[in-house]
Amino acid sequence: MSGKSLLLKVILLGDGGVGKSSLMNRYVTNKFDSQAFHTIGVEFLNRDLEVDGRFVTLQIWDTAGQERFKSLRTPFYRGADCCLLTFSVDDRQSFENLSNWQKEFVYYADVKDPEHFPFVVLGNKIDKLERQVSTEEAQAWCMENGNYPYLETSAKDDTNVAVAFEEAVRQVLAVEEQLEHCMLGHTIDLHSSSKSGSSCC
Ligand SMILES: Nc1nc2c(ncn2[C@@H]2O[C@H](COP(=O)(O)OP(=O)(O)OP(=O)(O)O)[C@@H](O)[C@H]2O)c(=O)[nH]1
Ligand SMILES: [Mg+2]
Repeated sequence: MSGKSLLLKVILLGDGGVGKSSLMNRYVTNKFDSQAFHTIGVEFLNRDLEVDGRFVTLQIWDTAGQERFKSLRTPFYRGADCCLLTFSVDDRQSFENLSNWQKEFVYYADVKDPEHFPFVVLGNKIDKLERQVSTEEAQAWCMENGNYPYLETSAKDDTNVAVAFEEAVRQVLAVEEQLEHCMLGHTIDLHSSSKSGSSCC
């Protein structure tokens, strides 16, 4: 793969059992284990990909969702470029816990500008028939809490898994682009004679 690769750290957060490890393993090894064990601390796997012409090495950090492992996972939040807030569509409590996960991440990752931090929300296990959270309800939560992208996935039948990780990269690149744009401090409107000197953010 030619061209310098950008290393991005993406972290998966969410209740125990929603499918974080399964999503990571499906994406990196294309395997699914119906008897997956609970994660105890954190694990990470790398995968190279190309998104919109940019070469990226994605370092995916998978965390233990169970409350008893909180002290083991929180030290690893710092330095994440994107956070995948994950719930399971057949587990209403995991959906209702999304804002706790977001707060936990912002606190322990010491996010300076939470308004502009790239979060992506994943509703996993959409292969299961008994849903407890509708697509509309999840989309509404994402809209109200930061206009976050929302994707519905299944690690079991490999629905939208690659798309979800690609979206995480796109969100980081979009924030980076916006920052670069703002660093310029000036927006030059090529279509009008006057030059607007205001910064854009
Ligand atoms: N039907 C279905 N089952 C899934 C899916 N993703 C994960 N599972 C199952 O759900 C259970 C929990 O999956 P994990 O990937 O271990 O969940 P986790 O979020 O990593 O859980 P913790 O490590 O405890 O935080 C396992 O039995 C998986 O096989 C999915 O998309 N569909
Ligand atoms: Mg796990």
